[in-house]
Amino acid sequence: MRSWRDESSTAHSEAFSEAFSEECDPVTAVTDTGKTGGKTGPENGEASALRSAERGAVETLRQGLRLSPEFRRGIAGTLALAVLATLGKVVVPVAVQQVIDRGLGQGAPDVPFIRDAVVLCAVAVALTAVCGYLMNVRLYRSTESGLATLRGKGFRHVHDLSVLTQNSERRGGLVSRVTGDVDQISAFMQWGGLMVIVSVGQLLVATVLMAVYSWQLTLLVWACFLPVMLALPRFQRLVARAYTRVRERAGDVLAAVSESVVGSGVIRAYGSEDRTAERIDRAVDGMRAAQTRAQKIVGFTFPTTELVASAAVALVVVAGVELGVAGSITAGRLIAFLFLITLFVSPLQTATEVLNEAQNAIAGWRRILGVLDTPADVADPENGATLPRGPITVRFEGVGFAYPGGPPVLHEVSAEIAPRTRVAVVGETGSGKTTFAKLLTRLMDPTSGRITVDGVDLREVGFASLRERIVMVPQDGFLFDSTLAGNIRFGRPSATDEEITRALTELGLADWLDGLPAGLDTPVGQRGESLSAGERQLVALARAYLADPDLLLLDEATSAVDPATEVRLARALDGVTRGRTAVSIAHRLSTAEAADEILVFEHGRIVQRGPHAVLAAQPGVYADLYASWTTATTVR
Ligand SMILES: Nc1ncnc2c1ncn2[C@@H]1O[C@H](COP(=O)(O)OP(=O)(O)OP(=O)(O)O)[C@@H](O)[C@H]1O
Repeated sequence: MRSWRDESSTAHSEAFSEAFSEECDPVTAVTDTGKTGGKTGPENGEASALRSAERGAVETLRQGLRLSPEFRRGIAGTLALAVLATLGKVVVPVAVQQVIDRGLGQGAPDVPFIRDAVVLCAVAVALTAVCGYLMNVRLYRSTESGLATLRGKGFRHVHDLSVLTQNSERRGGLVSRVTGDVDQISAFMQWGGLMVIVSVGQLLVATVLMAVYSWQLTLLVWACFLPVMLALPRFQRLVARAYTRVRERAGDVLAAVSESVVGSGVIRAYGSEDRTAERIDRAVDGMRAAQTRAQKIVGFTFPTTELVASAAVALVVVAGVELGVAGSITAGRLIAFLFLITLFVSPLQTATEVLNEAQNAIAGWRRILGVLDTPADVADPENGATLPRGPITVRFEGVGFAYPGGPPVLHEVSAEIAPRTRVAVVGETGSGKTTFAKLLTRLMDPTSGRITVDGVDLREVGFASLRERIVMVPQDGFLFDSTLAGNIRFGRPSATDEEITRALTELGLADWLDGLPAGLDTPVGQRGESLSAGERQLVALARAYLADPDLLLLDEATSAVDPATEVRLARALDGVTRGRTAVSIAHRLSTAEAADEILVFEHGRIVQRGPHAVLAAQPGVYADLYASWTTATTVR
């Protein structure tokens, strides 16, 4: 049986995944080399979450169960075992009644009868235990397979969601839905769900048998417990509210702790250790108070039902003796009745817990259905076109784009990028450069106009072909907690160590590789923290080089690097873009200067285009940018 303590540990794990999943950011990790499809939709996650919140409890449960048919697999057998296990519980009271009334009856005890009754009783108890065990095994098996399906569906769908949805619904929230919320369901499915059935069954069986022995005493017992039963839902609401508070306080603690760990550098630099410690202390104390209050409320159920049970037993003894004297009940039946009261009470003692878990599970299902309901509408086209390998020509034809609910951020963008040209995209911050790149990698679709690659509409190209031919290197390429080779191999999983070394050599990075402590086997740490920002960029470039795309999109990092790394980066960039169509969102003068053509963005439009020498010589947006770059370079 689960205890209330499990509740607070679930609260911890939920809050933990909320607090830290922003850090882990698995979605960015995969979009790094453009291996997964971002999908955009007019309906965002909030709208679908709203819709799922409106779903009733029964409808939620029905849809949730339909999502994972494994939950229902073999349910008839499990229920049959549950019925047997429940029926087995009345064997002892019945045997006691029989032994007292018939075995010990009048005159000498009927030893053979008593012996047979005891043996039968022992066999029945053993069989009940076996049924209980088998029921649990079956239940865990079907629940775990159902949860595995749910987790799989959830994670796959989160990966399929558009970059827009991932922004609007916090990524941490999405991750916690497929971890914390599935755990909430698991608690109910593994124990609570069946407990509802077993408890109701136990109450019914006990009531029927008690009524067979004495309907008057049965009425007395019900009269004692009816107020408890009526108070249960209200009590359960109190408990649920108390645990919501515990969860919130646990979230505060983890947020305070995680922020202080992640931001420890800033905290030390500004000498704010005391303030940080105070904040953590306050959060911990808040959690202690919330836990204590919750335990106080929960601790109230058990003694209350115990008290009512004791009162009921006392009343039954008094009334039973009276009835016995009047000849309405035998001694055996009265004693068996007292046993049955215990059977009657235990479901009531667990009822609040079960109700609370049911409520949590329904809430969990609602949130998961909310994720799964969010449409992934940048879909991989059926029978999508496969593009032949070779340098790519890109055309933007009157492309417009607006983020959901926002104003247009790209207007009538038309441009042609010839094969094997290096194009630099420049513009003030917020002018639409990144949006342009995201549309080109089909992380989102244009709201108007179209984009073609080699004459084929991007929306008609199969994802496999698209991801093979177009790769984006984002500003801060995500590195996994693995070795250098493991991270570079992400570009081409089949690449051998020799091929990786050759790739690094071709990019002019052999000297850098030689200088690393364990060469290709050098661990890069979490998110690549053991490498410098510039070195992480080198890894991202090597990864893209190994992927060998025909169109490369580079979102140039803005961070300054040391002169030696700068030289290496320039060399690697040259190597990785040579011979292919390359579009760079340029933040450096050197990149713009080296480009065959520059596209200048202003307020979502291309306002100038041409080579550096021409644009720099005429007044306009580019000349202004050029001036600010040269000033910055001189100052540095
Ligand atoms: N996910 C989003 N949701 C809503 N609006 C967005 C989103 N991303 C960008 N925008 C808006 O779109 C406009 C263009 O942004 P974009 O990121 O394309 O500009 P940028 O030129 O790449 O800027 P920067 O150089 O700072 O990266 C901006 O006004 C920005 O606020």
